[in-house]
Amino acid sequence: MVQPYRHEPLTDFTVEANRDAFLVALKKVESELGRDYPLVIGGERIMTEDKITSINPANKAEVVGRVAKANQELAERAMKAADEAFRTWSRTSPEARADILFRAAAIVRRRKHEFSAWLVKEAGKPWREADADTAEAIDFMEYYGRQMLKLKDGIPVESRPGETNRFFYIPLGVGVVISPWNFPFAIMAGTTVASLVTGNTVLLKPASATPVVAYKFVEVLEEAGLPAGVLNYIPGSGAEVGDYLVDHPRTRFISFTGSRDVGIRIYERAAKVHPGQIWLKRVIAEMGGKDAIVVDKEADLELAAQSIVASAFGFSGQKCSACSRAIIVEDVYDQVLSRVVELTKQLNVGDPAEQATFMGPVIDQNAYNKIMEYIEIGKQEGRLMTGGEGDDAKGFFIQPTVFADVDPNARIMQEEIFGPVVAFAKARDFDHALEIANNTEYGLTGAVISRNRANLEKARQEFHVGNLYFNRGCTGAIVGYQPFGGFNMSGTDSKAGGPDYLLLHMQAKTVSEMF
Ligand SMILES: NC(=O)c1ccc[n+]([C@@H]2O[C@H](COP(=O)([O-])OP(=O)(O)OC[C@H]3O[C@@H](n4cnc5c(N)ncnc54)[C@H](O)[C@@H]3O)[C@@H](O)[C@H]2O)c1
Ligand SMILES: N[C@@H](CCC=O)C(=O)O
Repeated sequence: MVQPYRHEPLTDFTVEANRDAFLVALKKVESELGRDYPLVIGGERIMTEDKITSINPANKAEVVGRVAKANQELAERAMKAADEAFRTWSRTSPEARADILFRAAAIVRRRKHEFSAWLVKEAGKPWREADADTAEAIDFMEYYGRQMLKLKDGIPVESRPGETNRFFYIPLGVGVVISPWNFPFAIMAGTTVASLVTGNTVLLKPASATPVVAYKFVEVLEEAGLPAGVLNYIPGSGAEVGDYLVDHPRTRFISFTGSRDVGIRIYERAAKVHPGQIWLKRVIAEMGGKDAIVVDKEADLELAAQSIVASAFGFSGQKCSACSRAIIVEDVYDQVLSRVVELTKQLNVGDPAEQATFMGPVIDQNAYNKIMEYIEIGKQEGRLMTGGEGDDAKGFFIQPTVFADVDPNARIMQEEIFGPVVAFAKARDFDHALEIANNTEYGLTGAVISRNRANLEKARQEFHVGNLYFNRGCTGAIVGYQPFGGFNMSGTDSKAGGPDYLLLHMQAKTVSEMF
């Protein structure tokens, strides 16, 4: 009997034994840096001449690993393997499929710090962020396994005398899973296992900045009993391999998490029916955000400042849920702003391998350049209160940056920066604050800090975001507790880690029999 779902607890690093265990894991991972990793197609390991080099963003001279790189020919081979494996995998019982997820979760739980240590090295995640990423990966496996067991018999429908009607769900086919680097374990694993447990086969194209942790996860699923060909690991260029697979007539669905522009591109391309294609492709897209914390005049202002700082600068602001806009009612604006600046100046920025580090680097040179450009734009659009400096000599470090007095229509209030930058805007009153909060094309997360019940209720109705939080920050959704996903240009309104997510990976069949 499967135990009820509970989310994986986060590690308490104030406990010495936990700190020691994490240091041991970091040492182990350090001793394994710089290795080569193959593609996995139909269970076969394939090494290519051309490789993706994964580096440590905190120390760009440190190579985390070199990963084989798929081209269109290899992507085609992977598609054939996945298509072939679908015949048997789609008929494998949901219980057997769910068991593989439960076994994989147990394997990861036993090697939890090791996985987190890979995230420290490959994504530049500080300990707590890496630990949360690994915990979320475990949660996705545990949660989706249980959800599949709930859905496996379909849903009862009515029947008339002499007639039996059944309504149940069957898999779709081959899914292309395209994942981002910012939750290189949790989102990569979550989108992959949701596709697999529902009976689909998968071509996994992880982000090029973080392919090693994805390879490690493929190994875990193999160890847990996933048959060859069901999951094919094919890192490669988005433009080359990504477009090829999105266009492919045998692709049945695409599960994408990443930026708005790539999401739109995939959505448009997937709509085109190619010769030999006998279905309309489904697209699940989780895209960007321009998330806001609104602070009311009747509010716990210390909570407001702490929430803004944690949500804006956790993992260097590289979360789709990150607070990049702080919208403060004018009565308390100066107070909240000055406390946020004070707290921001106290943040410890440095090597994420050090336990004391709150904020590490940003992911790569492109991200660094883009964020520094936005900081220059911010200097024209607002008042620089703290931060604004970067240093990419060794790794890609940017100081946490606060801009004040920014117009709601300014670029830094509208465009996703995806870095440690938060812009403050002053609102006349709570209604005006909500108006500003809704004034972007995104709709992912938001938070309201208020003691005013009527205003909270108004926000419940009017603040148009997929994940709305009251009296807390706007990051850190937990699988099965706060299903995650946004509106408008934040995606296709799907909710990862929610009770209806698996349905997006299946189609419903009705069978009616007369007796
Ligand atoms: N809504 C969510 O749940 C969520 C979660 C995490 C990240 N994000 C968003 O992801 C972005 C950051 O991640 P990123 O920089 O990896 O995003 P990205 O769009 O640059 O890349 C995402 C993935 O798409 C691939 N890709 C690029 N071009 C492609 C193409 N033409 N065809 C197919 N695949 C292609 C990349 O290689 C990568 O694997 C941010 O915008 C963030 O808000 C959203
Ligand atoms: N689910 C994560 C964000 C994922 C996107 O980057 C959160 O809730 O903070």
